[in-house]
Amino acid sequence: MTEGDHRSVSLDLLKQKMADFAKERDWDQFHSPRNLLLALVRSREIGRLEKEEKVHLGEELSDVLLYLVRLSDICGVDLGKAALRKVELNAIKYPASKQYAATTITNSRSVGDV
Ligand SMILES: Nc1ccn([C@H]2C[C@H](O)[C@@H](COP(=O)(O)OP(=O)(O)OP(=O)(O)O)O2)c(=O)n1
Repeated sequence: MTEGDHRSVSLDLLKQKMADFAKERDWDQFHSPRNLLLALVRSREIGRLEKEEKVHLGEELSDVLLYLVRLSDICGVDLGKAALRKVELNAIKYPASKQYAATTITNSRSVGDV
Protein backbone atom coordinates (compact mmCIF):
# COMPACT_ATOMS: atom_id res chain seq x y z
CA MET A 1 0.00 0.00 0.00
CA THR A 2 1.44 3.36 -1.00
CA GLU A 3 0.84 6.83 0.38
CA GLY A 4 -2.05 8.31 -1.55
CA ASP A 5 -3.74 4.92 -1.69
CA HIS A 6 -7.13 5.66 -0.21
CA ARG A 7 -8.38 2.10 0.17
CA SER A 8 -9.28 1.25 3.73
CA VAL A 9 -7.43 -1.55 5.46
CA SER A 10 -9.58 -4.48 6.49
CA LEU A 11 -9.19 -6.30 9.78
CA ASP A 12 -8.97 -9.52 7.72
CA LEU A 13 -5.87 -8.18 5.97
CA LEU A 14 -4.22 -7.31 9.30
CA LYS A 15 -5.19 -10.72 10.69
CA GLN A 16 -3.55 -12.44 7.72
CA LYS A 17 -0.42 -10.26 7.89
CA MET A 18 0.05 -10.97 11.60
CA ALA A 19 -0.53 -14.71 11.03
CA ASP A 20 2.06 -14.73 8.21
CA PHE A 21 4.49 -12.68 10.31
CA ALA A 22 4.33 -15.16 13.19
CA LYS A 23 4.45 -18.26 10.94
CA GLU A 24 7.48 -17.05 8.95
CA ARG A 25 9.44 -16.64 12.22
CA ASP A 26 8.08 -19.76 13.93
CA TRP A 27 6.60 -17.46 16.58
CA ASP A 28 3.20 -19.15 16.84
CA GLN A 29 4.62 -20.86 19.91
CA PHE A 30 4.92 -17.46 21.61
CA HIS A 31 1.53 -16.18 20.51
CA SER A 32 -0.54 -18.09 23.01
CA PRO A 33 -3.80 -16.37 24.04
CA ARG A 34 -2.26 -15.68 27.42
CA ASN A 35 0.90 -14.09 26.00
CA LEU A 36 -1.03 -12.03 23.48
CA LEU A 37 -3.45 -10.81 26.11
CA LEU A 38 -0.57 -9.91 28.38
CA ALA A 39 1.03 -8.06 25.48
CA LEU A 40 -2.28 -6.25 24.97
CA VAL A 41 -2.77 -5.13 28.52
CA ARG A 42 0.93 -5.35 29.42
CA SER A 43 0.36 -6.26 33.02
CA ARG A 44 -3.06 -7.52 33.99
CA GLU A 45 -3.16 -11.19 35.02
CA ILE A 46 -5.81 -13.31 33.33
CA GLY A 47 -7.26 -16.71 34.00
CA ARG A 48 -7.13 -19.65 31.62
CA LEU A 49 -9.15 -19.24 28.46
CA GLU A 50 -11.72 -21.99 28.84
CA LYS A 51 -14.16 -22.62 26.04
CA GLU A 52 -17.12 -21.25 27.98
CA GLU A 53 -15.20 -18.06 28.58
CA LYS A 54 -14.96 -17.33 24.85
CA VAL A 55 -18.14 -15.25 24.73
CA HIS A 56 -16.95 -13.10 27.59
CA LEU A 57 -13.47 -12.90 26.10
CA GLY A 58 -15.01 -11.80 22.77
CA GLU A 59 -16.90 -9.04 24.58
CA GLU A 60 -13.81 -7.82 26.40
CA LEU A 61 -11.66 -7.89 23.26
CA SER A 62 -14.45 -6.08 21.41
CA ASP A 63 -14.37 -3.34 24.04
CA VAL A 64 -10.63 -2.94 23.45
CA LEU A 65 -11.13 -2.85 19.69
CA LEU A 66 -14.09 -0.44 19.81
CA TYR A 67 -12.37 1.98 22.18
CA LEU A 68 -9.25 1.80 20.03
CA VAL A 69 -11.22 2.50 16.85
CA ARG A 70 -13.02 5.40 18.55
CA LEU A 71 -9.81 6.83 20.03
CA SER A 72 -8.10 6.64 16.63
CA ASP A 73 -11.03 8.40 15.00
CA ILE A 74 -11.02 11.20 17.61
CA CYS A 75 -7.25 11.59 17.17
CA GLY A 76 -7.49 11.59 13.38
CA VAL A 77 -5.46 8.41 12.99
CA ASP A 78 -6.31 5.97 10.19
CA LEU A 79 -5.87 2.89 12.37
CA GLY A 80 -5.94 0.35 9.53
CA LYS A 81 -3.22 2.15 7.62
CA ALA A 82 -1.18 2.83 10.76
CA ALA A 83 -1.36 -0.85 11.72
CA LEU A 84 -0.43 -1.98 8.23
CA ARG A 85 2.58 0.34 8.33
CA LYS A 86 3.55 -1.09 11.75
CA VAL A 87 3.33 -4.63 10.33
CA GLU A 88 5.80 -3.57 7.65
CA LEU A 89 8.13 -1.97 10.24
CA ASN A 90 7.94 -5.15 12.36
CA ALA A 91 9.07 -7.21 9.36
CA ILE A 92 12.09 -4.92 8.93
CA LYS A 93 12.91 -5.02 12.65
CA TYR A 94 12.47 -8.81 12.84
CA PRO A 95 13.59 -10.29 9.45
CA ALA A 96 12.14 -13.77 8.82
CA SER A 97 15.56 -14.91 7.57
CA LYS A 98 17.18 -14.27 10.96
CA GLN A 99 17.33 -16.87 13.73
CA TYR A 100 15.95 -15.72 17.07
CA ALA A 101 16.82 -17.15 20.44
CA ALA A 102 13.72 -17.86 22.49
CA THR A 103 14.98 -15.39 25.08
CA THR A 104 15.10 -12.64 22.46
CA ILE A 105 11.42 -13.07 21.74
CA THR A 106 10.28 -13.77 25.26
CA ASN A 107 12.17 -10.70 26.43
CA SER A 108 10.21 -8.59 23.95
CA ARG A 109 8.12 -6.11 25.88
CA SER A 110 5.20 -7.01 23.60
CA VAL A 111 4.71 -10.71 24.05
CA GLY A 112 7.27 -11.67 26.61
CA ASP A 113 6.01 -10.31 29.88
CA VAL A 114 5.01 -13.71 31.21
N1 LIG B 1 6.84 -11.94 20.08
C1 LIG B 1 6.46 -10.93 19.29
C2 LIG B 1 7.14 -9.71 19.35
C3 LIG B 1 6.73 -8.67 18.54
N2 LIG B 1 5.68 -8.84 17.69
C4 LIG B 1 5.21 -7.78 16.80
C5 LIG B 1 3.85 -7.25 17.17
C6 LIG B 1 4.06 -5.82 17.53
O1 LIG B 1 3.35 -5.00 16.58
C7 LIG B 1 5.55 -5.56 17.42
C8 LIG B 1 6.13 -5.23 18.75
O2 LIG B 1 7.53 -5.26 18.65
P1 LIG B 1 8.43 -4.69 19.83
O3 LIG B 1 8.16 -5.42 21.10
O4 LIG B 1 9.85 -4.72 19.33
O5 LIG B 1 7.87 -3.23 20.04
P2 LIG B 1 8.06 -1.92 19.15
O6 LIG B 1 8.30 -2.29 17.71
O7 LIG B 1 6.85 -1.06 19.44
O8 LIG B 1 9.39 -1.29 19.70
P3 LIG B 1 9.52 -0.29 20.94
O9 LIG B 1 8.54 -0.73 21.98
O10 LIG B 1 10.97 -0.43 21.37
O11 LIG B 1 9.19 1.07 20.39
O12 LIG B 1 6.13 -6.73 16.86
C9 LIG B 1 5.03 -10.05 17.65
O13 LIG B 1 4.07 -10.21 16.86
N3 LIG B 1 5.43 -11.08 18.45
